[in-house]
Parts: sequence; C-alpha cells; structure tokens
Amino acid sequence: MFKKILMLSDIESRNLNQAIIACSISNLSLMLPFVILLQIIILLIEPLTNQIPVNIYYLWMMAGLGGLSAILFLLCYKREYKKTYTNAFSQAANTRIEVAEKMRKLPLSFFNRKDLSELTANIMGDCAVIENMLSHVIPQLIGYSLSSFITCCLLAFYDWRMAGAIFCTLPIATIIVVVGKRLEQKLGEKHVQSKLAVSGEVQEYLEGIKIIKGFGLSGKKFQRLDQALKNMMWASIKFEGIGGIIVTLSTMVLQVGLGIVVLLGVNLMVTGSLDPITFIAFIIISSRIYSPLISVLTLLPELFYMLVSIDRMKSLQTESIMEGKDDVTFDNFTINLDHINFSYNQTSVINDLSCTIPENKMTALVGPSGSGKSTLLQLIARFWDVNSGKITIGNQDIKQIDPETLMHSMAFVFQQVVLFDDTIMNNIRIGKHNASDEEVKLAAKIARCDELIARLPDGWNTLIGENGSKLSGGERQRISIARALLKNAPIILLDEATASLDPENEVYIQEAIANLVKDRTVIVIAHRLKTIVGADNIIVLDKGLIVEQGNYHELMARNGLFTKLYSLQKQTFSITS
Ligand SMILES: Nc1ncnc2c1ncn2[C@@H]1O[C@H](COP(=O)(O)OP(=O)(O)OP(=O)(O)O)[C@@H](O)[C@H]1O
Repeated sequence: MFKKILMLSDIESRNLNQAIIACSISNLSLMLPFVILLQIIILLIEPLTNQIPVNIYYLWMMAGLGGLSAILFLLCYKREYKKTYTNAFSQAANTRIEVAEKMRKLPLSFFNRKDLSELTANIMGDCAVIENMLSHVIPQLIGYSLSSFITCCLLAFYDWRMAGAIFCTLPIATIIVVVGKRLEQKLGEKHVQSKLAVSGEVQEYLEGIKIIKGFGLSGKKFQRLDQALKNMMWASIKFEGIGGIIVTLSTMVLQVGLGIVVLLGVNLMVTGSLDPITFIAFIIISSRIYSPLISVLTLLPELFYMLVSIDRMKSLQTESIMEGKDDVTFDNFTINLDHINFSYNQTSVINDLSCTIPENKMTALVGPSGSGKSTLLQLIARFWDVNSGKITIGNQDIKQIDPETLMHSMAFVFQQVVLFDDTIMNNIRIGKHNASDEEVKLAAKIARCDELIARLPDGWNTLIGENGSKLSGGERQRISIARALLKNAPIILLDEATASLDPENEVYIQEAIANLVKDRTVIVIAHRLKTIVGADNIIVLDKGLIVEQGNYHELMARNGLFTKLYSLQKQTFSITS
C-alpha cells in the first residue's frame, strides 16, 4: 500500500517493510523485561502464599534473562535504527535527486506555471516531509500497531476478558482521530500554503532588496512579508491547536481503559475468577501497552498532514517531460522553421512562421520589443515545444531529439547571464567540462576577459560571488561569451549578447563574434542594429510574424519596418553619443 502512496521503488518498498518489521520486533522486545519482572514477582509471591522457600537459582536465571533481554533490545534497536533512519535518509536523498532530475527534463512551460518558491518547497520541504515520514512515522506507526496487536493476542491467552478491557477504548479513540482527519487536512493544507507564501515573500524580498532600498519600498514590501509571517503564525497555531485537542482527547479516552482494567480485575478477583498474580500482570502490561498506542494516535494526524506533501510530489512526478533520441548526428546545421505556432499559456506569440536559417551563415533577428525574437530563439533551442508546425535541424525534427543532446550542438549566450559563486576559471569551464586551463584562457582572451581577470585580486581563482555579484554587467556578459566560445558548438545563439557592453567592449566582442561566426550557424538578436549590418540574412519580426527578410542593403532599399527601426536608432545614438 505504502509503495503506491509514496511512489517507492521495489528496493525502497522492501527497505520500508524491513524497517516496519525491525520496529515491531524492537517494540516487542521492550515487553520482555515486563514478562521477566512478572515471573520474578510470581517467584517472590508464590513462596509467601504456599509456604515454600524462594527458588534462588530460578531467581538468578530470571535476572540473567533480564540482562539478556536488555542486550536483545539494544540489538533490535540497532537494526531498527539502520533500517529506518539510514534507509529513510538515503531514500530522501534519492527522491531529491529524482526531483532535480525531473525538473531538468521538464519543459519551460512547467516553470512558467509554477512559483519558484513552490518548487523550492517541493525539493526541500516535501522531500524532508517524506524523509520524516519514512524515518519517524510509518515504521513506528505500523510497528507499534503490530506489536500492540500481537501483545493483545498473547494476553488473550492468559485472560481474554482482561485483554478485551485493555483494548475496549481503542476503537473510540481511533474514531476521534479519524473524524478529526478532515479538519486536520484542511488546516494542514492552509498551513502548507501559508509556509509557501512566506518562503515566496522572503525570496522576493531578498532578491529585490536593491530595488526595495532604491525606491524606498522597505515599509510597503516589508508589510507584505510581515503579513505573510503573521498568517503563517495563525495557521500554525490553529493547526497545532486543533491537532493537540484531537490527540489529547483520543489519548484520554484510550487511557480510560486502564481504569476499566482495574475495575474489571477487582471485580473478577472478588468473584474468584481471576488470581492476584494475573491481575498484577495485566496492570503492569497495560501501563506499558498504552505508550505505543498513544504514539500511534499521535502519529496518525501527522500522517494525514504529510499526505498533502505526497500529493504535491505526485503531481510533480506525473508532469510529462521532454524526451527524444540521444544518439543524433546531424548531416548539416541548416535550421528550418515550417509553419510554426506558439503561445505562452493562451497568448499567441508566434503565428504560422516559416523560414530557413542557412548553415554557416549569420542570421539576425530584429523587431520591436515583444515581437517574439527571444521566444523564437528558445523554440530553436527546444526550451519550449511549438504548438504546431515543425522545427528541423539538418532535416531532423527537434521534437524527436533529447533536449540535452540537442544542446551539445548549440552554444547560447542569454540576455540574463547566469553565473555561479565559483572561480572565474570554473565559471567559463561550464562551456566545456573537460577543457584544459589553456583552452579556458584562450576563450577568455578572445572574449576580452583577460584584462578584467588580470585586475581581479586572485586572478583566475577569484570567487565572483552569487550570480557574479562582484562583476559589472558588461564583465558578466563577456564571461558568458567566453563560455560559448569554449563550447565551440556548430550553432551559436546570441540573445542580446552585446546589450550591456560599453561601446569600446562592443567593438572587441564584435571582433570575437566575427571569428566565431566562421563555419558556424549563428542566430543573433541585437538591439544595436549597426552590429548586424554585416549579417548574411536579417529576419524582421513583428507580432510573431516575419514582415521582412533579406540582407542589410535589401532591407534598407525596401524602406519598411527595418529602415524605420534603423533610422530611429541612428537618431537616438546620435543624440546620446
Ligand atoms: N515566459 C513568458 N510567459 C508569458 N509570456 C511571455 C513569456 N516570455 C515572453 N512572453 C511574452 O511573449 C511576447 C514575446 O516576447 P519575447 O521576449 O519573445 O519578445 P522579444 O522580441 O524578444 O522582446 P525584447 O526585444 O523586448 O526582448 C511578449 O509579449 C512577452 O510579454
């Protein structure tokens, strides 16, 4: 049952079963000292009533058995620990890796629908819940229930009436917990949502701290965070409060059973149908047997709460991933777009677009802001799948190619550069993991990074901070270009590669790109139209449609949208420069 609910593999399910068995045995082994104690009591009381001497030899044997039972418990506990905690932690680590792997394969449309904080909660929070469930809830819950059931059956052999008295309140206590389940689940859902809201607000607050300070939004933005924290506080209080009431009520009802055992026992002794030793035995055992049952009643609501996280994990697992062949060789790198349509959610962005991007040539995408240039580039890289139509590279439909395999043939320079809190050397090496230091340095030199690296305190080994926070925008861009140069892929996708460079650097980069373009299929988006004057083909987009196409001279002669955009920019730059 748990295999399906928790989406466990065969090995994980076997491990959980072993953990449950280990927990049951370890709990049963805890009963042994009570049985021995009972035997010792019998050994001491019987001689008093029957006027015979105490059997010292037997007494010592019982004491020895007591010692052995302690050792047995330790051994059982060691096995329980290994089977529950070690397995649970490795299972949770596997789940985290699986979730991260899954996310890597999901299309960007998935991330467009989801909140980043919700995804963080998925990886960290929900996996922690599953970890907790496997280590602290399920084995104990079932182990305690099983061992209590076995003890109940054993006690029934001694005296079924007293055994029945011990457990007679259990059904009512369980009903209280199960009836409270709906309320708890509802409050649990609210509790989870309030925690997600807090992590979202904290993330937004920290990410936007510069803007918040710059625009004096500290008060207003902090109010939202403050409110989210207060909501979480109330959600926690309600959830814990109601949960506490339900658990306390059910354990109180359960422990009424102890009173019933005493009352029934006394009654049966008076009528002579129960001997005092059995009575004492039941009193001792019932004081022990309630403790695992109380744990069961406490763990049950926890289990209900955890099912919320399981549902979220399940919905992530069932998301369809981008798949395709991973052994592809391209005959050529001509890219063909055949009547493609694409929309973000319901908003259409690319409309019945067809064109050919020739191999080993530079093709530029231009057009007004929002015309779909970046989207087109991302569709070619299969970050998204087209809604209809077909994109082929060397006559192979990219929908049939595994995105990671496809990426081997492409180097991308994004509009927003992503850098890691690592050395410059390692940040550039991301372009080619096995590149030698010399290769990295050469790529950096072509991308004009060498001067900037020489200025840094630790040179190549300088740590550049989270997302390269210690570098300027232009410097970050140059590093990402060095990465693309190092990758040396046959297709180069440049999204506003020169947007945040100063004019001097832009000239350097244009030279570097000119070297890169040789024998490569290059698609470039540049806001500065003068940088693509030399492009072999310029595709002019407007509202997701190709409105003009040709080289610079052909487009200027046409006197259409390109000429308009070009003249506008010329005016702007002559004013600003
Ligand atoms: N992730 C997204 N989710 C929803 N809509 C999006 C998303 N990305 C872009 N859009 C929308 O799609 C349209 C095209 O965007 P795109 O970024 O492709 O244009 P662009 O031509 O590259 O713009 P710019 O030159 O300003 O970068 C815009 O209307 C934009 O608002």
